[in-house]
Amino acid sequence: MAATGSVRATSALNVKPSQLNLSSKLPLPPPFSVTPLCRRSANSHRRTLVLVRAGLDAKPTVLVAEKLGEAGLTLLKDFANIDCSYNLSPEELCTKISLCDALIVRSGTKVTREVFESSGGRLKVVGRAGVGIDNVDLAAATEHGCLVVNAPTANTVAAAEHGIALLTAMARNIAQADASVKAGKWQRNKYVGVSLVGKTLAVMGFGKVGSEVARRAKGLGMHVIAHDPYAPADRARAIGVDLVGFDEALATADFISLHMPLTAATAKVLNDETFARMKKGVRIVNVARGGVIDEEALVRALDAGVVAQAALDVFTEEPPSKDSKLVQHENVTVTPHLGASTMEAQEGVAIEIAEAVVGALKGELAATAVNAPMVPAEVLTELKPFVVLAEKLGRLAVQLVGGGSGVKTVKVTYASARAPDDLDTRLLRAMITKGLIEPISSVFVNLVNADFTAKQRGLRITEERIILDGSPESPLEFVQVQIANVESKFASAISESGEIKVEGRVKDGIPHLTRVGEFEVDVSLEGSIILCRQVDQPGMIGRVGSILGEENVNVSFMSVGRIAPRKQAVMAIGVDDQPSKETLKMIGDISSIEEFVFLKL
Ligand SMILES: NC(=O)c1ccc[n+]([C@@H]2O[C@H](COP(=O)([O-])OP(=O)(O)OC[C@H]3O[C@@H](n4cnc5c(N)ncnc54)[C@H](O)[C@@H]3O)[C@@H](O)[C@H]2O)c1
Ligand SMILES: O=C(O)[C@H](O)COP(=O)(O)O
Repeated sequence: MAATGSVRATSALNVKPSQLNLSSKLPLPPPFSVTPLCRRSANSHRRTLVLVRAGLDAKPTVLVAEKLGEAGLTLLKDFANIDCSYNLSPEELCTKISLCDALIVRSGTKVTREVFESSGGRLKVVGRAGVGIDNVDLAAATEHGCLVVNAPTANTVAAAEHGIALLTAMARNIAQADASVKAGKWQRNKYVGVSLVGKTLAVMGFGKVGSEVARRAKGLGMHVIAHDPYAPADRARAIGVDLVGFDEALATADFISLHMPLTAATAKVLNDETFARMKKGVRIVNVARGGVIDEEALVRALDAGVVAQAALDVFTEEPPSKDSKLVQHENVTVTPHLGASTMEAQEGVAIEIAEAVVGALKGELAATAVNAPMVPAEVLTELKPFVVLAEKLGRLAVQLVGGGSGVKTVKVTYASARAPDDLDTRLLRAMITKGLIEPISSVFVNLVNADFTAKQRGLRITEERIILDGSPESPLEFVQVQIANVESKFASAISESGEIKVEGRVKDGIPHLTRVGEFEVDVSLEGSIILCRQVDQPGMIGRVGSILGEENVNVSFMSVGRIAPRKQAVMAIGVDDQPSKETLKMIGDISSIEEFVFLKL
């Protein structure tokens, strides 16, 4: 990062292992550089963080674009010049940003690519005073060398309390009755509510907010169940909550409260088909993200009386249009994304984000960094295909988990001819962790926060080396990921010793999946994968291939691993496109296919 004009390097800070929040189980190599905030020291091999800002004495400038609690502003003022400018238009934000080293926002400001482009390279940190960073263009931030940090924990209780507030207000028609009395009416019969005690509440997503909602609902005398394929059963047991499957949660709940992140898997998870499987008269609360509900389907379900009431804090588009049928529906209670808006939460969030932004401006590595810092180019070049392999193995393994026991213990095995101290596995471990956590959470995992995040989620990752003979040209021969004490959606992925096991290698620079359970396969990890277990017999590849071909799904790779001829075999099929539900059903309906699973990479 070259110093230009008045911007120059002013201080160099060594990164200490303690700042990385990385496990002390592995020997830590020397500190690494983080491109957005740092550069390599010119005169040594030690990698250092370098704070770049205007002049030795000049304070950096922080633009606070949305209201931030006083305690956070005080912390910032000690270190930086603060410009609190709220309600900026996109153009005004782009104009101001070229004069700022850091920007702090909540969910109301869109930090677009144009913002990063307009900053002329001066913007070093974006602080999101809250959890969701869907309003920040992360790819653009990373491309522009700008670190993004968030405040993931300080508003948990506020969001949970808002969920309970909506639940109780909905059950007793508080908002509707209030409006009616203020309109001069006295409609006591119209606003008879329903009781909560003894009713079943299904908490969908048993993470930070979901578990706090569950705890509070228990106090209201509700029978609380939760669906979260990745939550530890003992955490649920500890507060008297049964973890159940998705179907059971839908079918048995009188109330459903949504607390999962918005991911590819949860987008529109409540839709026409899932509403049809709910108890007639179910009531729904959403303080997570609007996109987890198909809003048009919800209007249909409300009109049909399938859903009796809904209470919503979040919407697919915010603010929703004034004539939104959903917002205007008489059985719907709405709030304008107020989940995090308590005095206490906003003070907490303000302190959390101010500390993260100041730390980042000082060149410290933040545990809540959400975009990936770079590792030294020479390490990255060699490890790059293995980094991709590691993340994809993590993603595959976690998607194979079924049942409700939660992922707690993961063993990673690296087979290498390199001497142990000649192979830094931190990046690989971080990428496996990223692959394991990101598909099931709203958390962003990178080299900085991987071990911290795993620990916080009760995920224990152990590493083991197999030292191979032979040429140490390539850093690794294979990587194996095993998840213990879980069931699998695909029973053949369970190894003889009872863990979900996937193994991969890099071939000609391309990561390949080479083992699933005890079955050897060979499929390149590009696109997505269908795994089928079948009885080994002629014609199977052709039958599956032609179903995919007829549905215009391009097959990139196909491989069959079998224990013995004509016995059970596992077929791994790499596909470029996502097959439709109907296509997958056709594959599942082939009589000799005993089980199959579609995995997104
Ligand atoms: N309305 C607000 O103001 C407000 C405030 C805070 C958080 N939120 C939102 O609430 C949600 C939860 O936040 P959190 O801090 O508890 O996150 P978290 O990561 O702690 O918890 C999310 C949980 O969802 C689970 N999950 C993932 N995929 C799932 C699936 N398909 N089905 C069921 N569970 C699944 C994960 O295992 C995890 O336990 C996020 O969407 C967040 O953006 C909203
Ligand atoms: O993601 C979050 O933290 C919540 O949705 C709160 O968003 P807010 O900071 O805009 O209230």
